[in-house]
Amino acid sequence: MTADSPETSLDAIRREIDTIDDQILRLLMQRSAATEKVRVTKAYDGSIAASPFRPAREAAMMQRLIGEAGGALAPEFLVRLWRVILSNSIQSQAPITLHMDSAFGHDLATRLLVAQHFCGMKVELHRGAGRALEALSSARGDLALVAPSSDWAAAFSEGAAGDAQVIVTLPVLAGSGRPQVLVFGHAAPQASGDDETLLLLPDETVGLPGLLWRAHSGTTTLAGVAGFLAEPPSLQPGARLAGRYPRPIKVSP
Ligand SMILES: C=C(O[C@@H]1C=C(C(=O)O)C=C[C@H]1O)C(=O)O
Repeated sequence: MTADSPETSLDAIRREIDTIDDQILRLLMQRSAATEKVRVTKAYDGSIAASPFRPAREAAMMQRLIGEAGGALAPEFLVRLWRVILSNSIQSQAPITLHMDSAFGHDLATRLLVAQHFCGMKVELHRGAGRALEALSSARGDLALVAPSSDWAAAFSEGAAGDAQVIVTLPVLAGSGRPQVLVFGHAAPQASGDDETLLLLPDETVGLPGLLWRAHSGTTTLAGVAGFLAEPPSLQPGARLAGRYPRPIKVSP
């Protein structure tokens, strides 16, 4: 075999890949040490009790990384990869259980979407979306996941979620135009730079400014509107604010 036969060059390329993998591994170890410092800071300022999860920071990071990749790596690939990293980082700061309505939790497409986003987090199933929301009162760092069109809104309006609100929606890459999963938690909402506000309206309001999508939960109208809205008075009369969260990331084709 000569020095530059295909097999030798394959060996050389594989050595290059091993070197790159070693670098990725070292960087992951460094990243993990940095997130431990974040945990200590959040424990010191007390915010870890509400949640280690910061959806706005994550959305801004993903926007930046997708932009940096400039199309050389598919956004779907980057999101999948970083979801493993971010989920591990969150769980290492404080363990989180996901609470879901059992009908929703048994839907295969939903479970795949949830597993891709919250990789490895424990799931607890409940009888009804209202019970899933109620679970957050005794475990403030946990998350409750509901289907937008399930019967959660009446329970939410009666206080089932306490002071928890929607802090992120799935999927995080823009697709169908309306969320498939609403994620409730106690992390303080922060603007990511491109955000959405979820309003609960007592009736069909025509001409809602910034309307992005509309759905129904029982007799309540849900409206996703553009922007990180303040609490009333800027809201429609009779409207309730149910959360503020990053808008799904738009990817140019
Ligand atoms: C590290 C942090 O905590 C979590 C993990 C993140 C990460 O690993 O980059 C980002 C946001 C948070 O969901 C943070 O708040 O910066």
